Amino acid sequence: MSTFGRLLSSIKGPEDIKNMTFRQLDDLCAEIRRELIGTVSHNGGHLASNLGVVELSVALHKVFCSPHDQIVWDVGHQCYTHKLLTGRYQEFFSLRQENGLSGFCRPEESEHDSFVSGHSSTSISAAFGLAKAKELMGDDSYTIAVIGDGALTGGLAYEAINNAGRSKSKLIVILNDNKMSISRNVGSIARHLAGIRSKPAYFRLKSRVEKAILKLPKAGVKIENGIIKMKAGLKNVLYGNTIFENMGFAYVGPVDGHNLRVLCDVLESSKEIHRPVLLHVCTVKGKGYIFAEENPKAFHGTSGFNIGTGNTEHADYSFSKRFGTSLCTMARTDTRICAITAAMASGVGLNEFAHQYRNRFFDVGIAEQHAITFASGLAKNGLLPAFAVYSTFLQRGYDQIIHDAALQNLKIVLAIDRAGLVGEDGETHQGVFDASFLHTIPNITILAPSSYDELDSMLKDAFYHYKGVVALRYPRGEQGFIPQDYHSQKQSYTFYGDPDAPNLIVTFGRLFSEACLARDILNKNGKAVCILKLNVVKPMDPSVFDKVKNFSSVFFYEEGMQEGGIGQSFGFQLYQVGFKGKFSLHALPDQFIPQSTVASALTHFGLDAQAMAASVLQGEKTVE
Ligand SMILES: Cc1ncc(C[n+]2csc(CCOP(=O)(O)OP(=O)(O)O)c2C)c(N)n1
Ligand SMILES: CC(=O)[C@@H](O)[C@H](O)COP(=O)(O)O
Ligand SMILES: [Mg+2]
Repeated sequence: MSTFGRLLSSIKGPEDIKNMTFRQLDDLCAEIRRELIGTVSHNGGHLASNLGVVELSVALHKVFCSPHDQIVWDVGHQCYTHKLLTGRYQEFFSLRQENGLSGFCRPEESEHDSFVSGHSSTSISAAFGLAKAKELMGDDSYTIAVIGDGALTGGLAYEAINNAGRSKSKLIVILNDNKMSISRNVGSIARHLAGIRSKPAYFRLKSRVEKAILKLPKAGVKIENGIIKMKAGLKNVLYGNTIFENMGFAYVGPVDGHNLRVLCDVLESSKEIHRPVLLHVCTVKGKGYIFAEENPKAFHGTSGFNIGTGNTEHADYSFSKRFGTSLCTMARTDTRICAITAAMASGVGLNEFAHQYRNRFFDVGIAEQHAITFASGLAKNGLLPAFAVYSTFLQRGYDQIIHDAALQNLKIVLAIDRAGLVGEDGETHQGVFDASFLHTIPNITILAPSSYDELDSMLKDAFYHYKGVVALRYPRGEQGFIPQDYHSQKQSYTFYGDPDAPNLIVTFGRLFSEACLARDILNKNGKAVCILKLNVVKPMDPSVFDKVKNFSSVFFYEEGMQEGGIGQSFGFQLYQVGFKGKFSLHALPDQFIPQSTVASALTHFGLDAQAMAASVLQGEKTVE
């Protein structure tokens, strides 16, 4: 009988691997990889990043004592092995599903998840804060941040290194260098890391050096007064100084991140350095699954796939792709048009643009703040930049939008992808705040296409019709249901349906499709309804209110936060013009929205067609 899987299923917590032999741990890593591939092939998830850190995760839990020693995973998309080792094997089948395990670190899920994660480059700041707090409370445990080379392109990481570098904290930063962000990693830091990895002298001496180092006690790290004497001397010959040493960290590495014995030795050694350490670990993204190793970009975040063929199940077309195509078309005739991404070229549909217009394409790394100020600079000197960004990551650049772009009334286009609910990534990734946080800023126009055709025409308007910052927001995935007799118009709003009906559904973006489906349901029930679709969400065209005033019941639906959202503002303005009917607002409540399919969340929060139809049928209480 096969015993494969026995080791993993026997693990109730990290203490269960402490006494395993390296041979057993090697077997455990194989079992973990099989589990990762099996589960992600069903549920989707961040496969390649997780396959790359199996040995690192095992080594960390062998050497350190979580949760006392705290591990902070940057982004957290690579924490699946950590979950399997910290008592969550039995629930792992529910990964990323409604009410299931999160695909990121969630302190409420486990005491071993020391800090919430999802957005990039936070780990060193968080870990330094955790470490300082423990120090002040007389707790001498370790704090470990695990950060990828992609996440290291985010400015927050350097703010943290700058701050921590002069401390004596028991902070160990593990740099997981796989040369990849989602796409190939970019920028000077990627080049610096490549330099460290690839100095010819290093390769020539590599095996000799490793042997020499391993022969010495504690993996060759000879420590005097907290300084790694021998290693520093040796390394200086080989590489010169690293940026990390220049910023006050002890640098250890680079080491093979798939060699458990070396990893455990080096981690043990790092414990004895009484100041912040940066341990540079080299891994292969996708390690152990041929399709992911060959195409780590496709398996960074994947939908379900066939294990045997590596074929994924996802829709071929999306708003993102349409945006990319449309931008390419416009860039052909207007050489001022440029595209910016913060390390999300594939996700936002810019691969083709990058290919066709290399000089006008900028992947700035995971640096949303910089992207916006950089775009503002381009705009100031006459170019037409579009920054394509997920709604959730745009949150990073709030002040830059206000201070660097809007205040100067600069024409930058914010192509806001994943606006609205995103599904399985859950709380950290929902795009439910942008409409609320943008519509209070002067000099901004917010456009909300509901179809691919509208995206095309609004993108054109964004560049050539409106002044100042233009935010064009569209959802994750495909266009929804658009009735054949609906024709996009260039006005700031469109009425569709029976203009004499007493009931009016008002909405924008993706929910227009739900409203059209609701109208069909209502018509079948003999109830007439009209729909008002807002094309320009901000500034609101004042002429709309005199028209809306004539309906007796107005139902506003918004796939975003109710508090401070578009609907609240709309309702207020409607009452200002003397509306006497009923106004009811349906939007997301004041809570973080958990993971589930988008369809399920729309149903849960009363934003789908059935809920809309039911509300109209039942009538609603007036919201004062
Ligand atoms: C602020 C922010 N911007 C963008 C992302 C999207 N994102 C998630 S993982 C990732 C790449 C991270 O690369 P790296 O840290 O090297 O991890 P790897 O997947 O290579 O292990 C990006 C761009 C994010 N999570 N947060
Ligand atoms: C971890 C992360 O932030 C990204 O990988 C994100 O999960 C991508 O989401 P999409 O699947 O919507 O592109
Ligand atoms: Mg990486």
